[in-house]
Amino acid sequence: MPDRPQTPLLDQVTRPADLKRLSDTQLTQLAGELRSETISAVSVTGGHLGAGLGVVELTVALHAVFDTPRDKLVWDVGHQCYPHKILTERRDRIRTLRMKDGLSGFTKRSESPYDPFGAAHSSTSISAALGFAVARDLGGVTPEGLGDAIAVIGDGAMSAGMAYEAMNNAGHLRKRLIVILNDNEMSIAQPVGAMSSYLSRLYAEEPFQDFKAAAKGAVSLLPEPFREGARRAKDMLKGMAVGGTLFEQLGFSYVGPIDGHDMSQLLPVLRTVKARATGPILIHVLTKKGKGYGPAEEARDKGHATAKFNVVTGEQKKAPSNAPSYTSVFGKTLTQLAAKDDKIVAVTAAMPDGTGLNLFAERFPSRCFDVGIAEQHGVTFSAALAAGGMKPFCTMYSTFLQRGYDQVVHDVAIQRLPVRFAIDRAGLVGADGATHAGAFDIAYLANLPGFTVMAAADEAELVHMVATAAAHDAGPIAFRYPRGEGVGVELPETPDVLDIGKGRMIQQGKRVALLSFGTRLAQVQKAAEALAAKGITPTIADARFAKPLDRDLILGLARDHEALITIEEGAIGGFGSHVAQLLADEGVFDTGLKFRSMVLPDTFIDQASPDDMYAVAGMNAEQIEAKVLAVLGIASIGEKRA
Ligand SMILES: Cc1ncc(C[n+]2csc(CCOP(=O)(O)OP(=O)(O)O)c2C)c(N)n1
Ligand SMILES: CC(=O)[C@@H](O)[C@H](O)COP(=O)(O)O
Ligand SMILES: [Mg+2]
Repeated sequence: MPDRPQTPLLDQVTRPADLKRLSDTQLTQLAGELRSETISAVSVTGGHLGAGLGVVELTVALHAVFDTPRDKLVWDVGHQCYPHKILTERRDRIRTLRMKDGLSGFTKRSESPYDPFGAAHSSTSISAALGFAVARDLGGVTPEGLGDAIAVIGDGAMSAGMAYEAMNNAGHLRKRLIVILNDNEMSIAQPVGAMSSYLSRLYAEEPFQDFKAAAKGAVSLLPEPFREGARRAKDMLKGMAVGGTLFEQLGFSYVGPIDGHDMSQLLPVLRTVKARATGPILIHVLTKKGKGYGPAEEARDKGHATAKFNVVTGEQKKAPSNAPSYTSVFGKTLTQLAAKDDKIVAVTAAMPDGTGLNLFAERFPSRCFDVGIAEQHGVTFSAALAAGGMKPFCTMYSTFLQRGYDQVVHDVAIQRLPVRFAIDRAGLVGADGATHAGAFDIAYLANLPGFTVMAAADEAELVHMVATAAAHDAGPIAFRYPRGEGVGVELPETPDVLDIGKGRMIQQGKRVALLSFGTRLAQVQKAAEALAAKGITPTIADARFAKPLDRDLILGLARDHEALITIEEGAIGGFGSHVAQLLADEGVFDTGLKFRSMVLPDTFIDQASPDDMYAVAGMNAEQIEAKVLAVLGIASIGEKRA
């Protein structure tokens, strides 16, 4: 098997304009080559494979028919955009996907004019495309011009309220807007919810409607030339139907369903829509996640995301590890606690595997709720579960919980409801980059009155924090932990319920105290080893709580040391800010304490390995060591600004 596939036609294509020279037959051949190139590229980078393979034909057809970048093509989530990147002047860098200094794994405005709107969080595409459509009609200006606005949104992303907010608005504004519903009957996991069942029914009852009936429906509302186009398309499109769907009730014309892997269906339908559409139109396209690559098609998640792999065998190359992941430690601990407490329930927003709740769901299916990509609903639903006497663990990635923030404030915090927030992917996550960084949760939770906020320093601490959250009925409580493996510490057989607002001393030293919140503790300890070789023994403490703070511990450290340095895997406004406020309130700064707070810098850090990202952030062991030396006045002049 050659390293790179033979791609004679693709080799002649650098940009979408090159597709205009190809016949429909050649476009079909090109799609095959594009699929091979996508598989080959992801085999050496890892990343999101299945979604891209499912839209290869759609990608070719859209770029062949529309005029990007003048026409604005907005991919929802953006995890399916690798074939799009290959066709839009980025093939030469496609094997740098998700790497340091490489291409982003999502669409990104700063990367290319062919990415008119960045994404990575789901269900934003219809809003964005509608914004472009309205800007166009109001005379807005962009360097590439403003033509059609096209959103490509998946069936999973259609479970989010935001998609309906956008359609509601679009149906009202009646602007020319094209929405392509890429329906592969998959989210990351099996799609859930009534909407998913509805979409399945739209094509399960084949033929959905015969064409005569359809002609009385939406097609008859379209201008005559479009009707002719639709009839022509119908001749080619066995099973195509247009009718009285929910989408039409919302003011869209509905076309479909059509086979998204058949260019002889895609091309005429897109050409007709481009030539004739007036208001908002939704084209329902059926695809297969992982299409054309056996190991992906057969995978439970249809190859949603993969490590680097062997193209021939499909075998993934994963680094061996002895430490369990934080996610699995969380899932197992919660499942064990739930066996003894039938009030414990769990909520995930379309991430059962990613959050470890799959373990819980297997054991307690009736107590685990996958609400779809609906973080806002998930939070309010959890709030009411708590009000109803249950103990909900609202389990979300830090970055996705951002979407439910008003619900956290309004429905949980103000009502002081004991929702337990299990916050996975805290801190910098690596290859998914800035959009997925769990940077803000400490700040946005610890500033809420009545919230308790914890961070686990290692996987044993996480076990204790799950138990602490389960036992805490006094109000909302959150605990955060990072992506990936723990440090390999022994796990406790019986979890402790921690004293709320009490940290722990790790090592007693002199002159400087390092107060860590979360898993930077390992780097702090590494820095301390290096400092010991230089004759400096710092005191090290694990704060455990950003709220309430351990006042005695912190004021003691301040009193007994020349310098105090806090460190956390979060943005400014979090733990360090709360410590600074306490020290200021207590007048400690007036006594001359040297205080430093190590937080994520005020920039969005691009994808790289987590270690590299933390190096950019200045938060690895060497940088902690340098900070200590600088604060004690031992550093060289160049480092003194620390
Ligand atoms: C707000 C938000 N929540 C969760 C996710 C995680 N996520 C990424 S892709 C995805 C599934 C999307 O399914 P679908 O839209 O059908 O696209 P497909 O992968 O099937 O092509 C999920 C849940 C996200 N990106 N954004
Ligand atoms: C596209 C998306 O949002 C998810 O697929 C995400 O990339 C998953 O991240 P993890 O790999 O950390 O579960
Ligand atoms: Mg899908």
